[in-house]
Amino acid sequence: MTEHDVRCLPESEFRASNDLFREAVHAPVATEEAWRVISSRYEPGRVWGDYLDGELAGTAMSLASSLTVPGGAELPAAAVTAVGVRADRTRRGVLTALMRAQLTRVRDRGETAAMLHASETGIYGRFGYGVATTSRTVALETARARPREDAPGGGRVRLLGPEEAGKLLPAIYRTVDSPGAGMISRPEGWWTLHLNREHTHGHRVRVAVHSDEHGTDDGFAVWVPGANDYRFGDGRTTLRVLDLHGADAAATAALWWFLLGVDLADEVVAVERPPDEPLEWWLADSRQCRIRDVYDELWVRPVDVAELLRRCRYDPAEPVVLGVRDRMLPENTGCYRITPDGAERSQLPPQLEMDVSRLAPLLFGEVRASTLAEANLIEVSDPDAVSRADRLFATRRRSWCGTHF
Ligand SMILES: CC(=O)SCCNC(=O)CCNC(=O)[C@H](O)C(C)(C)COP(=O)(O)OP(=O)(O)OC[C@H]1O[C@@H](n2cnc3c(N)ncnc32)[C@H](O)[C@@H]1OP(=O)(O)O
Repeated sequence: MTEHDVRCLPESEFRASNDLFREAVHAPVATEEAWRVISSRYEPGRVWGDYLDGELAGTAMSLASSLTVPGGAELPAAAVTAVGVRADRTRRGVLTALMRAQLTRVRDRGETAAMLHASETGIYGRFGYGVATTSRTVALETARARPREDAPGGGRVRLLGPEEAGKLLPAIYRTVDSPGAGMISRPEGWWTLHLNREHTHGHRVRVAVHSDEHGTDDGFAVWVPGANDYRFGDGRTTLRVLDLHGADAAATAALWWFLLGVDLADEVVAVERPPDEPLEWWLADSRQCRIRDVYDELWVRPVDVAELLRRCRYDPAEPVVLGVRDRMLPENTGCYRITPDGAERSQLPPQLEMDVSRLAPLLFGEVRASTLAEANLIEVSDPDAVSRADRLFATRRRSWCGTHF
């Protein structure tokens, strides 16, 4: 039997943890210069390692963040990242041991949920994570994509240097109006890495800020230009948009029109866009918004189920009693009565029963209870409860995260 020795790593081991992770994802080991930037994300007490025979075999870490849930409450949440196991130590339970230690610590710290972006969809369901948000990649040809005459826009767009961007963007992000379900707070170390990619990815980001007619900054776009040598390549230049946020439709649309108007760019491709962003509806020819990909974005693991259910808001419908099973954090196992006014633990028998990994997809509106029932992913004792749950968990807007970590 494999002997696991899971430890919370001291700062002196952070670099080794990062090296191991980068090797596991086939990325080059960070240079000294890159490590100075990357290390800003590493927080004491949040980096884990599992040792087999005295050697570091796997690692996982998290950033202190928060998650907006349906109804608008922002709950403390751990943003799990940099998970990797040495290729010669996989399938021996290293990840399982790390996940158990990490989730237990997340719960003890009082964080309501853990969340991550998964490298593969087959990994994290067994640990209670489920897909909470979906994203899409869109591509627009600058020569053909034009706004409708009455499309939103206006205001002013200006370019920022990296230093100014580092000062302004975090504040603008925080003031983006009514953050929707699935959005997260961005730790300082996240911003450092995001805006200093020349040290880690070899290209410097470009940043534009939008301000409204009163001069208030209310949106920004971050992109990297990908130029193709016109003598050898196909001569096309693509602007790769990593991050675009606006307080309202006018700010978001104005940033799009700015990007489409940048000289010598043939295409604008943006990743991790909201699934219901009305971009195609803003264009004169909707087909010019090409959807390249649609993918699972944020995976959420309820850590304190009672608190998570209590802080969400629900649509009008008759109550439903949900039974939740949680093998890794058994204190979550039990029944919860959900009503439009809130949710609480209940001694009533469950009308619908599910593994904890189904809870986030349901709560964030990623899937309907009736779809889960048809897929045999929830057990139904009261068939009427399925349509009641469909109504209770209906979300008006699609959930979206928009922050890769
Ligand atoms: C949030 C992020 O950072 S995402 C990045 C994740 N990292 C990577 O993808 C890097 C490359 N992969 C790895 O480092 C490892 O293979 C990991 C982390 C995915 C898995 O680590 P392991 O130590 O092998 O996992 P462990 O042995 O605990 O496996 C637990 C279970 O998950 C299963 N499993 C592990 N990896 C995968 C996978 N990629 N796909 C499907 N199932 C998997 C195992 O078969 C095992 O199943 P069982 O309980 O039925 O026997």
